[in-house]
Amino acid sequence: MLLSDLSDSTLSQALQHKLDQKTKPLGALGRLEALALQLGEILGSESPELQQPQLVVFAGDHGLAARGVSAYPSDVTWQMVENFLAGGACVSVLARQHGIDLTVVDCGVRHDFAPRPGLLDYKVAYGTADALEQPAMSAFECERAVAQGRAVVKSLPGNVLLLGEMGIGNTSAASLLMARLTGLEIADCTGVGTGLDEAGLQRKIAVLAQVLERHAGVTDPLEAMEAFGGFEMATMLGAVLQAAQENRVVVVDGFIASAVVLVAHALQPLVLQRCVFAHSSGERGHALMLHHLGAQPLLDLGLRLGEGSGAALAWPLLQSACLVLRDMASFASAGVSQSDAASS
Ligand SMILES: Cc1cc2ncn([C@H]3O[C@H](COP(=O)(O)O)[C@@H](O)[C@H]3O)c2cc1C
Ligand SMILES: O=C(O)c1cccnc1
Repeated sequence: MLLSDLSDSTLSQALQHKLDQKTKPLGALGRLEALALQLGEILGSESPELQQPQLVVFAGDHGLAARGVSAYPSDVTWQMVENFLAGGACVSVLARQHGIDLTVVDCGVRHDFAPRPGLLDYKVAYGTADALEQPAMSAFECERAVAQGRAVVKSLPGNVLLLGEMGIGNTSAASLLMARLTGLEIADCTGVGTGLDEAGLQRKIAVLAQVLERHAGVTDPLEAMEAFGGFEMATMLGAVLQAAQENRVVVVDGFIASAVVLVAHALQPLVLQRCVFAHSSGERGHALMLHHLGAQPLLDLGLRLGEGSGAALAWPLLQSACLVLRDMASFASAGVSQSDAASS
């Protein structure tokens, strides 16, 4: 389905006019004004209201993790899923702080979880294949993950989707997708992830360069997802496409979520209009990826966690942007004099 172009509409002009009439010097709220304008465009209203925000953590394991590309073992993926559900992970704490609903989706974790509230079972397989030997997933598996991501969003209420992920090895998958879809050097797309030392980083880059060579002919965005991605990333891709189609606000977290948006953008460029980039991650490659997308992140806190933690931290800014549009007085309503330039 084609997405509509949200820019240059009568609504955009009305939103800009409304912002300009608020009791403040023109443009004085800086990036918050651009955010307010974008939220109004996405939600189709001069007074946009954010409803029932949903933070979804997509989880999956990676065959490539066995090649030593992460500082942590794959078992951490399922252990952290338990931690999310028990309420002790960073994103659990932040979601609770802000009254954001948290859902964990098992897209392909190498573990069997006991069913419980807050956990959705959309497992495609017990982890992806080793991308150095074969595509990480088959076309059929990728298609299934994307369809399931769409189903996840359809099953959740609200008009805001905050993206989170958990999957040991997934900074590697994100770097591979970035290198292939942007044409940048793999060394410029690769960081330390969970905390490799310098020697570890060089080994990671060498492995990733081999993986790129193994799949040298792959250029199509979906085929790149099959070759290099993870089940949590393909499922997130479906969720992003569905949320964009429904004109939900998509709050993009760090390096991995941005790599998924890079794929979504390659498939449907107008997806970007529905995306708010929460922060610039400390992971090497992220700033470059955001630049490639022309995205302006809200925060720059040196975060390199993932889970949706940056998205949750940016959430109050979205709330403030909507409140400014809705509740701030205008020059006329408050009886405040406008600048000479504006009134002449
Ligand atoms: C305890 C712990 C909690 C995490 N929460 C998110 N990640 C993050 O680290 C992983 C990616 O880094 P790499 O590619 O180096 O494995 C992902 O699971 C990501 O969400 C975590 C990692 C760890 C160790
Ligand atoms: O930016 C991220 O999302 C990130 C960085 C390092 C490790 N995990 C996630």
